[in-house]
Amino acid sequence: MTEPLLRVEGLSKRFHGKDVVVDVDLSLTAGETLVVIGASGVGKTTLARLILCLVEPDAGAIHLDGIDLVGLRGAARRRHRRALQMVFQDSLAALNPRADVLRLLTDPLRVRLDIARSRRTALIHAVLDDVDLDPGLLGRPPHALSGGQRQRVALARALLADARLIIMDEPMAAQDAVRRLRLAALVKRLQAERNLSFLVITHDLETAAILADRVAVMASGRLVETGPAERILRQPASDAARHLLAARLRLPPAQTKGGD
Ligand SMILES: Nc1ncnc2c1ncn2[C@@H]1O[C@H](COP(=O)(O)OP(=O)(O)OP(=O)(O)O)[C@@H](O)[C@H]1O
Repeated sequence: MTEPLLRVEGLSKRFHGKDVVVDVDLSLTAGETLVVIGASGVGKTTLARLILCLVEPDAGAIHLDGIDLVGLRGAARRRHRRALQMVFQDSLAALNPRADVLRLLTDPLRVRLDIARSRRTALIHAVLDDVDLDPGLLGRPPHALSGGQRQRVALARALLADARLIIMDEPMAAQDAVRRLRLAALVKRLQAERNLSFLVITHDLETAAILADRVAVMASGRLVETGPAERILRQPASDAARHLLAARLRLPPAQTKGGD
């Protein structure tokens, strides 16, 4: 069997004596989207930050292409970790407010020794095309873009950094139905064209239904159920998944909220 792109084993983290991520195993193959779904506060963001090496685990391994990132330090870790990129929930806070789009897209290329300076402009324009952004936006700062455009700038940065796995935190929060479907189409196209993988974290069942190949349900720091999206969304086996589904059916969409 081929090695998955990402294989997480026994990942655990405590904060101030509280178990936040507990013995998590998960794997992701190239070209696949895994959605980790769970109510607010169950540890989804911490799991994402652990995988990105932004937080040191207390235990466990994070194999990327068969190499354990937890065992690497310094430049070696940074080099291997580059294949993992994050698109944050609030891309306005995550993007340098003083930089225009051109600068935001040039930054990830500065560290890429495989790209000659003379090729940067052509590459940026190719990626703008990939994510459906108008080159006319290159001179604008992040606050002069719409939320959807900022999200696509963040995605373009991840692509220019040579990401193979993109982690997205609540990518469809506060988006209308049309924007959700556009984002889903973009994710599917990037998967198909670049064999990219996505790890999406959300409390929102609709995001899971639209994006997921597989779903992992998180409750109290543990993954309690993992399987094909269709099966879990139709016939959940865990209480946590059943609660998410029941809450969704009880409330109109505007009030739907993952409680603790
Ligand atoms: N750096 C930290 N120090 C202390 N506690 C933390 C830290 N980061 C997270 N926590 C705690 O860990 C728990 C899980 O938080 P986390 O943000 O991972 O959950 P989540 O499922 O992503 O929630 P949400 O959907 O609301 O963002 C919370 O109780 C939070 O207060």
